[in-house]
Amino acid sequence: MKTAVIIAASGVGKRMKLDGGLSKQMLEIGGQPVIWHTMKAFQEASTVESVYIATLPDSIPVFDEIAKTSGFTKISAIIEGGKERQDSIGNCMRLIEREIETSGEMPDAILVHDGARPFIQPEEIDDIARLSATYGACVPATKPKDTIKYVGCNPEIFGETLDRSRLLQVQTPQGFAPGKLIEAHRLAAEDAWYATDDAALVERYFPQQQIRTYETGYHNIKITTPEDVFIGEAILAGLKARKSKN
Ligand SMILES: Nc1ccn([C@@H]2O[C@H](COP(=O)(O)OP(=O)(O)OP(=O)(O)O)[C@@H](O)[C@H]2O)c(=O)n1
Ligand SMILES: C[C@](O)(CO)[C@H](O)COP(=O)(O)O
Repeated sequence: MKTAVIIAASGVGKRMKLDGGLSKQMLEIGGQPVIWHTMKAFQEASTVESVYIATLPDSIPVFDEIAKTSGFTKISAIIEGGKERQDSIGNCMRLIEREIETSGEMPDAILVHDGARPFIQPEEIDDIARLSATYGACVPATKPKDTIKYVGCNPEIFGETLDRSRLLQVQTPQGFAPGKLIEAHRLAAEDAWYATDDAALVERYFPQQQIRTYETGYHNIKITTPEDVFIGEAILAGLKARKSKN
């Protein structure tokens, strides 16, 4: 099975509140940068053939060096991202389309992942890739631990309470049949329609496509706010302990 992967790592990390323009992908957890953990997981996933990364211009040579020194041979390109996450993914998508045209070979699935989710495990990537190829779309998620409510027009006043048993918190890597994902991104760019995940594009342009859920553990967090770094250290220690037991 051959999966192409897009890693979106071109955000400015506003919510991380870092000084001096440091990228949050370069924050160290367990002695290695966030992006190193992410690259490693995809390198070790047996279904993954090629990885395309979008990042900020200053980070391109840094990521390149990390990939070379760590022997991450599946990385096909590290390119500049765009204004929004969706634009960064679109830039990588065009490279994949070009690769399909020149090779004449279609990958079995395309996975889209956040560079800022470093704790995804290779076997989870493989499961999601296989389910995406079989069913056309698969998205990882966890059950919310808190009660979730709407707010009203006045954000200081609550609206209704959602039925938690029917809610899932959505993560990445999100996997899709290549043709549908490419077309959904093309149509969204044409309409200048933006969403916060790729599944939303497929839902909009291919409403008949069912999207399979894949329940992960609570380890697949996105490093978003400063406390996530401390939580990340604990998650990493937990994952290491679990591996050494097995
Ligand atoms: N123009 C952008 C914006 C975001 N991302 C990536 O999309 C992922 C999820 O986004 P998020 O965690 O929101 O990262 P930032 O946009 O960097 O964070 P913030 O919203 O706090 O600025 C991250 O890996 C981020 O680098 C991207 O590739 N291109
Ligand atoms: C794609 C995502 O990680 C799913 O939870 C998330 O929507 C990205 O969100 P952000 O708007 O970039 O923070």
